[in-house]
Amino acid sequence: MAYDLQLKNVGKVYDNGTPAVIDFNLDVEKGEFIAFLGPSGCGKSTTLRMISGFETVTTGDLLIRGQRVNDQPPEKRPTSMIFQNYALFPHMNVRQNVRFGLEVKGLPKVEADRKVDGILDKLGLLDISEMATSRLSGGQRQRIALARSLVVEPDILLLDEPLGALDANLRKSIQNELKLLQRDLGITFVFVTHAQSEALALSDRIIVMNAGRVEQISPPRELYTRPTTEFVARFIGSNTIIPGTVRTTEGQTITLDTAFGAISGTNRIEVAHSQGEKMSIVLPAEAVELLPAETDEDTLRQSFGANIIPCRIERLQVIGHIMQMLVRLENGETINTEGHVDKYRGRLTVGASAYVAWHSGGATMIA
Ligand SMILES: Nc1ncnc2c1ncn2[C@@H]1O[C@H](COP(=O)(O)OP(=O)(O)OP(=O)(O)O)[C@@H](O)[C@H]1O
Repeated sequence: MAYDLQLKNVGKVYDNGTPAVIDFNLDVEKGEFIAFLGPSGCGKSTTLRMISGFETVTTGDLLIRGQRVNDQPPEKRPTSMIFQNYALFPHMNVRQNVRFGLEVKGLPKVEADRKVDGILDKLGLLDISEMATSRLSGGQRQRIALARSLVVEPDILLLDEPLGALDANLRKSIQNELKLLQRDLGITFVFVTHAQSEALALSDRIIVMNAGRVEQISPPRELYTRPTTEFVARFIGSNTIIPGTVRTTEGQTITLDTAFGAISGTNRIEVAHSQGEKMSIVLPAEAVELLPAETDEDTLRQSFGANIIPCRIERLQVIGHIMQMLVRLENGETINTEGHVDKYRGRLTVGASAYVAWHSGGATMIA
């Protein structure tokens, strides 16, 4: 398999001794949309800057299309970078800003004009091509930054929080544009963000980082429903984590002894676990069902086995077609659950007793 981008045991220690990135491994296929997601200071930007060449690699190897590029300066790499503040030249108009990279490369005028016109057209900027960038809106400036990065026809586009400066509505519409553009161009995008909704909406795969290390690499849905570490379970989505010790293992299903009795979930990683070992069950909000206290207990057990916990309904909130529900368990802990409004409307009352229940397959075990 030929990869567009590979990081092999890549590490970065800054001169002041800060270990910003530790043993980072990743293979990216051509045309993938990859997001680095994590809290402030986890090493996302440092990793992106190492890929672009603006930061040196301390250990490991960085390969673009199979070529080791550790020692190549940014302008020699087939990458383009968009910064959060766009870094446009205020004294140049839109066309001059977009043209700049081609002039640096010494492209003949006719060819440069053709490429600039092509990308301005693609991004809907032809009408404002003679305007000064300082007079334009955030969304327009963002599009110019995009045009300037794409006009040099990079193999990989690197985007460092490119939508961070935009308001929520504009952000949403530019997200859609970005995704369509990426599909259309078929080039690899590597995107840095600390907004999980953005990463979940845009990416083919998300790399969750924590304190310089990779926590999990997964497609959005899998990350959401199958977190593999406690950090990811707390960082992504809305999960309840119930600790316990292993009672039995049957194939991929593990049953734990917990404060709520023997409850079970699915072990995603093929690692054997022995009786008595400490593990936790992660319950994504969407995997937990809420059932009125009147529900027949035999029916409940047939459907959910032992994965049933009595609770009291504390809050019901309808958002669009989703009912979000908050319940309190007997030990005082709360669980978030959600489901389609048609399933729940009229069946539940705030303050009433109920059960939360789940199928083992919807819950994930973490060690
Ligand atoms: N030039 C530098 N010199 C020394 N330490 C640095 C430098 N740049 C970043 N760091 C440190 O490296 C670590 C990772 O920083 P980095 O900017 O890559 O994180 P990040 O995940 O992109 O954070 P943010 O979302 O806030 O930009 C942090 O501890 C940061 O303080």
